[in-house]
Amino acid sequence: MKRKRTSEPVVVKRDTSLPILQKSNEILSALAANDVLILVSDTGSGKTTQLPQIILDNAPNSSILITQPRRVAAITVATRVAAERGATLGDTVGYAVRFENKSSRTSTRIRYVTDGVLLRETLTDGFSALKRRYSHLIIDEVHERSVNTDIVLGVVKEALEPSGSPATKQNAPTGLGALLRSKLEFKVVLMSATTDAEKIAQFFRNGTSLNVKQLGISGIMHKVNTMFATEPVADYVDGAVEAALQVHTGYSNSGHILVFLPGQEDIMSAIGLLKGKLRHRFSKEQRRSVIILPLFAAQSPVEQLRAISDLPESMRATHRKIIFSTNIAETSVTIPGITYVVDSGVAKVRTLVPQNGLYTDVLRVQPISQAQAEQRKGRAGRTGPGYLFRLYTQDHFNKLEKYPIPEILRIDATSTQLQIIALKHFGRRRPEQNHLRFSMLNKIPRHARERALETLYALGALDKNMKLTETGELMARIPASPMLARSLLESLRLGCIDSMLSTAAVLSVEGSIFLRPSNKLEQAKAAHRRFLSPCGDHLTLVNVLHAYLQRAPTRKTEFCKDHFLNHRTLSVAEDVRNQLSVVMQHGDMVSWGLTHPFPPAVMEELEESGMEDLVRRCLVSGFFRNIARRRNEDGKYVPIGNVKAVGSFEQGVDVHPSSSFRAFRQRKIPSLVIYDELVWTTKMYIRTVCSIEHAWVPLHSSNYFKVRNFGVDETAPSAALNSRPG
Ligand SMILES: Nc1ncnc2c1ncn2[C@@H]1O[C@H](COP(=O)(O)OP(=O)(O)OP(=O)(O)O)[C@@H](O)[C@H]1O
Repeated sequence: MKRKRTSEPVVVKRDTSLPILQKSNEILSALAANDVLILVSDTGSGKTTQLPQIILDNAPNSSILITQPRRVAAITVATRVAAERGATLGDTVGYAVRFENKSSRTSTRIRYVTDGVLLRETLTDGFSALKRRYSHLIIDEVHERSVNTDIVLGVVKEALEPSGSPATKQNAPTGLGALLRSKLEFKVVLMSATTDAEKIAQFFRNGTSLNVKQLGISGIMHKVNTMFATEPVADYVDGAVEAALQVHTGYSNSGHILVFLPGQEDIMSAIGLLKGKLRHRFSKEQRRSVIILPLFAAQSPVEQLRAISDLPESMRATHRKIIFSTNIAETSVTIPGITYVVDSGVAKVRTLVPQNGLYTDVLRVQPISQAQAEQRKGRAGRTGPGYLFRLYTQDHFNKLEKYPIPEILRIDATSTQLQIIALKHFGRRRPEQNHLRFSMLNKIPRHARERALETLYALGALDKNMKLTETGELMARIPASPMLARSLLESLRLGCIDSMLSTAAVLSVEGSIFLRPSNKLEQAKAAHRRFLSPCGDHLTLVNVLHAYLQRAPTRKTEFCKDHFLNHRTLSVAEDVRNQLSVVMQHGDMVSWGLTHPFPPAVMEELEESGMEDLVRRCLVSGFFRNIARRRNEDGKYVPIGNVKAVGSFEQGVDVHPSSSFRAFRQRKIPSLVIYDELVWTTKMYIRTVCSIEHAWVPLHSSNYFKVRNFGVDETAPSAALNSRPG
């Protein structure tokens, strides 16, 4: 990479031998003759970086939008493509990820975005606006089947249909007509190295007159030698560290090592373990040449880029990076100089599971699919030959699922269902159509769909005909879960938007705000005590964020250090807060608050309430499903807001050990609480918990405790609520 002058863009040479560039003409012809192109070619062959450039070089007026499954990929790939074109990032080549937009409406021709950004822009501007703005939409890594991608595929399919009901064979344009339409219209490309192209092609062909073409391009730039474990590895963290160490000692010093592990905790323990082993075996001098770096989603962008970027030229021959990463480095990204990949064969996956009568959203470590294993392999051999060490046997690999289970089949569907209904509502393309009907590669499973509709109705987002209400329209525009969105709206009528924005921000960040180092545990606990709120965790976290926000930017790091707080998580919370604040200031939101007042008697009561009470009332309005009542006999909590659980949830749950309630010397044990999530560790806990008052529940969750018409026993939740502990 050559830098001309500091003010000028970085320029790198485009590798003209990449297989995708070799097949430019074939790709351009396929694009010209079709509406949808499904492009499958090997990892590292140039799909992500070259295809948009091929299109732009061929037709300079093109405007291309490309989705990436993760922000780190969108940023690094846009940076690379800008450098290949000698452009300033944000000018002809740009990107947009949550909280950051480095692209220009007028000059950007190649714009990389996360699939979440595309979905939000579709929701706010409508797909027809996107169609006017772009000539090409490219959905990359389509095999990942994130919910966002699946919704986008559904939107694209509906939007590409010319008008009215889906075309049949009889009314479909044929011959020249079809070709002309294809030539004039917006093009869609779906890409991956490892996808079920036939299934996607069928999806687009079914009930439409779209011209869909599958194109496979083979060509591997560099060979990757693959080695399997001869027998199963007992502990994947130990196994991964041992493999990294063996590569470091047994293979030449050139080439970095990338190790895939499922989650942040595993990564941090692997790093501790490896450092200990290196200390044991190597001198201080030798250890200096090894740079060990973590890479996971909850890091700041700067930390992530540190792991991904190349070492300075002066260090390349002498230093080796060992990167421990979750699957965020599994697709799209090129980490320069990676020669060795160690694959643990597992990933953390969010799944909604029925447990003891409750649907619980849990993060579980699960075997990856063959497609993911191939993607991990593809991270080596990008800039030279590579080696892959699989910590599982060949037989195990053969038995893995071919593709990952689509996210839509695994997770709670409340957000997805609201987005789909809102897309149909805002689109209003076909008013005669059933607004719940939406083409998707896989349907939302029935149990998840019913649960989602029931919750959305109870939140006031849908009316009895399952049509979007005014409240639902606004909720869909707030970039947060429907539960948080509803709580934010409630704060507009209760006059506590500032504190609720902070609550929403602390609930939205991944990873803990409190640091509890084992060697300074008592000191850390004492420092955290000053933020405690007697109302519980939500308000304790808000106290921390408010104290952080009051510090001058130059004092924030020191403040976090002194109080054992996670600076990274707090700075992300500040970003989230700012972004939500902009959305909530919109005139429609403010006027919703003004036009939905409480009756005068309630207003009088509210005037007496402090800020902490108001925030907890807002939480009731969004998170009523997460209400739990203390059982007198054993002090455990029974989740009563989850109607399916009533009567069947026998064991009760405890408040998570990290809760601020545990920090009070004289333990205050509230009889009714609201929690953010149910988690399974050694047993089931409710985490992030605050106390609430019985009287608030019917007032702020009126629909829910009177839910009708969903096959739900309407008396159950109210009965459970009213049977207070004696
Ligand atoms: N940041 C970078 N530094 C060095 N080389 C790079 C960089 N980004 C891309 N390349 C080169 O360009 C090649 C093509 O990368 P690209 O991401 O376009 O491939 P791809 O087909 O999309 O791969 P995948 O399917 O794995 O996402 C890489 O194999 C590598 O040789």
